[in-house]
Order: sequence, then structure tokens, then C-alpha cells
Amino acid sequence: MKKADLIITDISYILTMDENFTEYKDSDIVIKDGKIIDIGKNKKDEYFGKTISGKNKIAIPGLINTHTHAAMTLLRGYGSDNPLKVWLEEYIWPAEGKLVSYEFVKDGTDIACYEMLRNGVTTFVDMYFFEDAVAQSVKEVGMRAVLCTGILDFPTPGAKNADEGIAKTEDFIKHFEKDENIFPAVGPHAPYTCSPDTLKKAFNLAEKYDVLYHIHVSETQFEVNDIKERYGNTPVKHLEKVGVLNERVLAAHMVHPTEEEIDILAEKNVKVAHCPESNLKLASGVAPIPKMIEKGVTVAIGTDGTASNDDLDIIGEISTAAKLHKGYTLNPTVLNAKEALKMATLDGAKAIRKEDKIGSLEIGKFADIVLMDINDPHLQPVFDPYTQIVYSSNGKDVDTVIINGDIKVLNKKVLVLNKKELLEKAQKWKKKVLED
Ligand SMILES: CSC[C@H]1O[C@@H](n2cnc3c(O)ncnc32)[C@H](O)[C@@H]1O
Ligand SMILES: [Zn+2]
Repeated sequence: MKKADLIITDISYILTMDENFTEYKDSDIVIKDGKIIDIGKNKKDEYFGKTISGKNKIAIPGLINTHTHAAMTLLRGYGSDNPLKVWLEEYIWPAEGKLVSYEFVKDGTDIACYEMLRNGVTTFVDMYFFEDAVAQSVKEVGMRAVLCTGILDFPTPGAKNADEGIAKTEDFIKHFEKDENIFPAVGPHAPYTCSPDTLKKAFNLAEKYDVLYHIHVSETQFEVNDIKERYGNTPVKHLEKVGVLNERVLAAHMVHPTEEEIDILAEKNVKVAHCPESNLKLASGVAPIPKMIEKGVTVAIGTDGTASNDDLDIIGEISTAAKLHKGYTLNPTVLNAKEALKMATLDGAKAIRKEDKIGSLEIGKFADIVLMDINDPHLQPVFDPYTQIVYSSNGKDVDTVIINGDIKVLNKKVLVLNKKELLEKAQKWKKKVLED
């Protein structure tokens, strides 16, 4: 018998989400030193250590949310039912200008971490202000995250101009460069809020430290028209001309690329964070995701912030994506359940360039594992476990969440945050949002 730290026994279905979609039935996963060391039938007989039961459960890799603004939980529902420009300029940016501080971001991110864990998210990509506060939350709960300060050409709660945003980003990168779970990145907000000079300076920084370059691109028709008017090009072509497209770029939204621009994204190996619910709620449009995938673009999934979604349920997000693109293309074979789940797992890991460490359940990878409870009438009978997850379940069916081999959620209860305290924080900030 060999020593293990944790053995998940008799898991009804294991969906590894590796490149071959390898599956196991009634099998075990063995974990040691934070990593998966064995998977298969009767592996529990070869190891001793703490066990938890996987009976009536589906095991999938920890889910990856590739675009959010976590602290915006404190603005959930604020300024709803408006287009992006009105929502940002008349509601969100004034509220952020008034309230955003280290404390706001810490409290808001704590709430977001609770919600993400509850919904099976183990890794997320965040762009906001006071990312040191986000890092503190992430450390306390033991999640993984790609974190970047939003860089804009006008004053923000975190910096008086883009150069200060870039300088702060460099300090942040240096601080977390070697961290195992926090991956610092560079976050120019968008082509309409960053000049070509700012975009390029930010890009050079990402190159210097070999980190992700995360940016909102081609989110609305308004943006496309605005960039055309200002620079004579559509957003992706504009970014290409500025010289800021390569494999390090993770572009959020990408709702309105032209055919030619999709070819550029594929050629430059730019990754896309698709945010269908935010795009629907803000009436930004429907991104041509099937076409991007067909042309070889890696497309992952993101929720965006909770003021434009308005939740952090990534299973709900892939369900929306799978159905939206079928309806929009009038083709039911488009974005099938396996492909949809891949967007939130292996393709999410590829989007953040961590596919060697996370994104699938494989020996040697980190033990970031979600167990979905299928012992409930709304999830039975199971003909196809992928279909069950994408079309029948939602985040609330997540029973257990393990990160780095540590149990963070058990029996649908988040173990690493205090729910009562979070509810109090939400009330405290609601009062401040409503104060003059
Ligand atoms: C610079 S940090 C992030 C900045 O972006 C704002 N934001 C939130 N959602 C969106 C979106 O869908 N498109 C563009 N900008 C967005 C957020 O409120 C912060 O100000
Ligand atoms: Zn966003």
C-alpha cells in the first residue's frame, strides 16, 4: 500500500476533459502533495489515506472563469437594463470613482470568491483596481487567479493616468512573479480607453515579464464605429497595426470581429474569453464563436463582472453559450456539451497558458477537482454526463471543490469563508452606494 493525502473513491463518472475526452466509470482519483497521482478503477486498494466518497457524483476539472471583475459583486444589479456605454459612463464609473478602495475591493472579492467556489470555479482571471486586495482574498481562500490592474488613459480609483497604472502593474508583477497560485498580468482596459501608446507600453511590459495581456476587444458596435472613426480600422486590425497581438493576448468579448479579423486572431494565436450572458444583458450582440472555433481560435468562457451578468455561475454560462449559438446559427450540432464544458476547463487553461498544470484531470496536474452531485431527481437518469452538466445542472449542484488537493467546499458548503460576514459586508456597501 502506498501513502496518499486524499482518495476520492467510487466516482460515478470521471470526465477528465483531456485532449481525448478520456472518461472513467465507478473509479477513484488519488491525490498527493496537491497533485493527482493516480486515476482508475480500484485504485483505492493500492493506497491508504483520507478518503471521501464519489458515489453519485461526476468529477470534472476545477472550472476556469477567464474574465471577471470580481469586486463588482458589490455593484450587482446596479444600472441594469442599459447599453454598455450608458451603463459604464452614467452608473458604474461614477460609483467606482466614489467608492472603490482597497477595502471595497477586498470585501467585494471575498463575496465573489465565495460565489465562485460555490459554483465550482477554482481559477479566475480578474481585471480591476487595487489588485493587491484581490490577491489577498485569493490567498486567504486558496484559489488560483490571473490578476491585472485595469489601465486606462483617464484617472481611475487606482491610478491618476495610464503611466501610473503601468508602473503599478510592474510592481505587482515583480511581487507575484514567482507565486504558485497568483499569476500577475497586464490589463489595458480596451482600445477605446487606451491610446496606441498606452497599448504598446502595456504590451512591452507583458513581453518583458512573459505574462498575459488581458484586454476587452470588439465588445459593442459602438466600439467598432468609434475605433474606425478614430484610427481608420476595426478593433482587431487596429491592435494588429499597433503591434500588440500575439499568443499572450487574452481578449474578452470579441463580439464583432470581421472574417478577416478572425483569421488574424487565429494566425496570432490570440485567445478569446467569451462572455455570452454579459453580451446578452448589455445587448452587445452575439459573438461568432462557432466560426472562431472552426478557424482554430482558442475560445474560453467568462462571466464578466456581476453588474453585467449578474452571477458568477460558470456552468450557467456554458449552458447559455451552448444554447445561444445553436439558436443563433439554427444548427443544433454547434457547440455540443463536450465542447462547451471544454471552454470552462482545458480551453480555459490554454487561454491563460497554464494547460500544463490545470484544466484537465491527469496524473501530474494540480488536484483542482469539482464533484457534481447527481443524486437529485432533476439530474436523473444520466444518459450522457456531459449533457447532464451543461443542460440540466447549474452551479448549485456542485457538491465538493478541491484546489491543490485541499477541500474548499464540502456537501455544498463553502468551508473557507464565513457566509454571515459576507452578507453583512454586502449590506454595508449597499448603504455607501446609495449615499450621496
Ligand atoms: C479597468 S478595470 C475594469 C473596468 O472595466 C469596467 N467594466 C466592467 N465590465 C465591463 C465591460 O463589459 N466592458 C468594459 N468595461 C467593463 C469596470 O467597471 C471597471 O471600471
Ligand atoms: Zn469586462
